[in-house]
Amino acid sequence: MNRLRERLRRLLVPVADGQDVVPAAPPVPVREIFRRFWPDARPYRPAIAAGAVFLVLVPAIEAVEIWLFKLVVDDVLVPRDVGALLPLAAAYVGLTLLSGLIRFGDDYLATWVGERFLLNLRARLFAHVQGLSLDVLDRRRLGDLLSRLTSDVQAIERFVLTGVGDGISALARIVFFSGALLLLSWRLALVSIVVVPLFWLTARRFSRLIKHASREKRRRSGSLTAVAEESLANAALVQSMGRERHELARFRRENAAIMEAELASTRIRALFSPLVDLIELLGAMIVVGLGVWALSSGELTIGGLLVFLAYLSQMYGPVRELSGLVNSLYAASAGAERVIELLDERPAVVERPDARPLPAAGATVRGRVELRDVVYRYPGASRAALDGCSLAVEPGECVALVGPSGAGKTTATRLLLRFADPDAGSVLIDGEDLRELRLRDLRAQVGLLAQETLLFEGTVRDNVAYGRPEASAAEVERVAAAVGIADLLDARVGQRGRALSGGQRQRVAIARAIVRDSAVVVLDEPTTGLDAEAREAVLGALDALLPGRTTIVVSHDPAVVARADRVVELRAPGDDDRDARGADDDGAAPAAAAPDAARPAAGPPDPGASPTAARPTAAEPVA
Ligand SMILES: Nc1ncnc2c1ncn2[C@@H]1O[C@H](COP(=O)(O)OP(=O)(O)OP(=O)(O)O)[C@@H](O)[C@H]1O
Repeated sequence: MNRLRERLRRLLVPVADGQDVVPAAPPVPVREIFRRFWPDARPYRPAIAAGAVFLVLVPAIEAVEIWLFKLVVDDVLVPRDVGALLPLAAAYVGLTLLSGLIRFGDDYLATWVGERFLLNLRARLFAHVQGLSLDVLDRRRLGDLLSRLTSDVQAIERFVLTGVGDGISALARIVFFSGALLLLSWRLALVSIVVVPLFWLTARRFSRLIKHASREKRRRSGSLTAVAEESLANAALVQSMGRERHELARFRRENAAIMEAELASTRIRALFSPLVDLIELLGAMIVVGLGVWALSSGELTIGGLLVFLAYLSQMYGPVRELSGLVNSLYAASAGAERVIELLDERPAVVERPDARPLPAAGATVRGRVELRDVVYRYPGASRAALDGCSLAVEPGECVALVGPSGAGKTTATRLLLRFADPDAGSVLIDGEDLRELRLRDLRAQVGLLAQETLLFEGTVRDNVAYGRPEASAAEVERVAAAVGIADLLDARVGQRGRALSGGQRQRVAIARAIVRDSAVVVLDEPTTGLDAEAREAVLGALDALLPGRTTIVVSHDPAVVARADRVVELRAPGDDDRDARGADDDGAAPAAAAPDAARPAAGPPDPGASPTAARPTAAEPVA
């Protein structure tokens, strides 16, 4: 017996292979799922109410249509009276047209509401994901996020709207058809309803299995998109290393797990269906048996008995549907759980409700930035990336940040944009703690050129204007000319800018930063990985960017460092004799450039062009 049970379990429960690309989301009770997402459907209450009326009208018409059949048998066929057929036929035609119209209305309304619900919920989720801190996004698999944004959200629509609609429709059918059954013969009706609890009991036994298989399916589709996204995004690496077969095997493994879960669901359904069929048959047999008695005692006419059976089969359908609905609700809840898990993820950086604008009313941004005794440890990391780091950069000054790999240079640049908050100490701009300021304002004033050049598919022109869409075409062209990409403006950059060379990409990013015209720019290794010619072009572009703004540039390139007013060396935390503090004009710093001397002579964009930024020019660095 135990072996049989074990075999059955193995058939119906998809096995996990222990290799989790994406872990399962924590389970959430059904009531909680409704509580979380019903507010998204609330704006459509009038349409939902209208849809519910349609849903109730359709079975009402069906009940009348079946009743008409009784009249056809008893008033037309049995007495052989063709004359009575005409009004019945007219009623049939009228009802068919009416129900067609109502069905269309119901269908259209359901799609209208469902799609709007989906659109808003997806947008809400997308906005939430956008607001998550970078380290949270870095920890998640991109493909899995995409799967949650698309198919898992769809499961919630099925749960909250389609599921409720199906429930209303099934309930209305049960009410109308059992009403008609009671009207025809209440004694027979009561007997036939006795089997209904059997449907429920069977469904309850199956629902846990269905839920498990659905969870596995949803989780694995997240893994599948994650693996596909990762492999395709790194296609060059995969091809150059000849790892196509390995990647294909990873892709197949996730796909096979989905297939397993799908097959398990099919086996569950295959077992569930015949069981409920048997119960239905049992009910019908009881009625036919007792129908003989009802006919002979005159309780029912032959037409009455026929439509009784018709109503009965129409009523068992919705009862089955309702019990099946519980199962599909459980299946849909597996998607909802994954969306809820994502929605519950809190960004580490949150704007305070009383955040202040930058610049304050009537003031201008000077662009003095400071890290004051900053300690920062990445979530989950064993040691701090920055430990007591201090650094002040005066308005208009250009500081080169150097130091060994892992010293925390990139981390410092991330803190300056408030991608994360320090665990201790503070980061300031013009003496204001970044945590006190409105995020949008702060990021309007601090531009970033990340180590990896980030571009959107589109033309170079689109990418240059990305940070300030209202920039005029003339301005974009002027800046493009200054960084030497004027002839590229209408070229498409391709996926992630891959249609451009590394140097071109970097110059597009520099042009974008100039157009954005922030008071402070942070550059992370702007010339890394470029050949001599591309490097020269990027250095020329930098000469157009630096003047007139506070610049912090992470670089080991002597030519870049030479453009700085001051060189600051950052040392890895935990190095005892080498203090973690950034030491100004550190003697050990390589290639410390004489302030002023290396400042570019290239004409800066007019600082007065920015309504908010009034900064000292490069010619007058502030000590
Ligand atoms: N997302 C992250 N999660 C956990 N630890 C991280 C993360 N990013 C960086 N670190 C760790 O923080 C430390 C500082 O890294 P950071 O990238 O700031 O160094 P860096 O000075 O810019 O190095 P490089 O010159 O090699 O780019 C390193 O020990 C690194 O392993």
